[in-house]
Amino acid sequence: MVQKSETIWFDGKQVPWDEANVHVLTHALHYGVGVFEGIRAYRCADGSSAVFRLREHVQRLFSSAKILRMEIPFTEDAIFDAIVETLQRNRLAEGYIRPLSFVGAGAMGVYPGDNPVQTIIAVWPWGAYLGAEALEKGIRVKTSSFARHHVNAMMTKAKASGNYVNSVLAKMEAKADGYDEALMLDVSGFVSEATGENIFMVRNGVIKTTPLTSILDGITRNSLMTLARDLGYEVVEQQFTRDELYVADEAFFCGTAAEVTPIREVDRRVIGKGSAGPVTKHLQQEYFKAVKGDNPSYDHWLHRYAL
Ligand SMILES: Cc1[nH+]cc(COP(=O)(O)O)c(CN[C@@H](CCC(=O)O)C(=O)O)c1O
Repeated sequence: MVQKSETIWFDGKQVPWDEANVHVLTHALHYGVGVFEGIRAYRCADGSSAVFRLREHVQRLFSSAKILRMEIPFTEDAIFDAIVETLQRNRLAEGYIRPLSFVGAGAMGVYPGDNPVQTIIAVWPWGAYLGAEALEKGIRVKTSSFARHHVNAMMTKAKASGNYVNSVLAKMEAKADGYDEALMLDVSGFVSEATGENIFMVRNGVIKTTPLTSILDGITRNSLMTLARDLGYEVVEQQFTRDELYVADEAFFCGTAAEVTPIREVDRRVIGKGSAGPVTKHLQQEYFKAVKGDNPSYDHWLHRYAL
């Protein structure tokens, strides 16, 4: 259960958490036309708090809306400021931020017509997405029987609500079969991403990640590619197959919620030594230093705020 905060920003106003409701004939509830973001704020050593790559997340929210032909009736700056305001209003020094813009109630039927686009921003404390042990020991993964979206069926550069039915089906299957997460292949059978994360593998010293085809253009993925290259690693964006993953030295998922989560097993093949490898651990450490303001080289990624 989500730990409640006091208020949710709803179309420009802070409303009490339990009063942030919509009508059951809200178009997005029936047809999935909504766009959202997952953003984290971290407590920094100097006592301030910082939102990680807030500008990029807000830009992606508006890009997602553009792809879905939705007009969010606020400027990017207004949403940027509203996110900070909501963190401060709820006195959240560290936690998760969920902006969502969605097609509201009005006409029913597939065509959204001139139904209003509504926007909410909720914030709440959220620890390790896949469990505290996962960050340290790694997780067990199964290749999903569900393919990731065909790039001309669903728009995967949009973080669209409706895209996540595919993710939910894959996640439920993996959990029901006793695994922690699902690995999703694209319609051609190449490795795509997980239900809510991007994927990296390390083999013979080279760090490899899926090219931007069937996957969400992850901000954590982008940050880790920069961090890894700044640390002198070779990083390539290249298609790879499940069996190349099986024989990788290391592998990990990444995302705002998942942060950097090592993969210790895929389809009952132990990856490397079956625990977080040295490159994974190095990148995980550097990622947490960057998001918590402990590495001044990445201060431009942080929007600091005080409560
Ligand atoms: C499909 C997918 N792929 C990759 C990513 C990583 O993107 P980024 O956060 O920009 O690095 C996410 C974020 N998943 C968000 C939602 C998770 C949820 O369960 O809801 C998140 O990590 O907040 C995805 O949902």
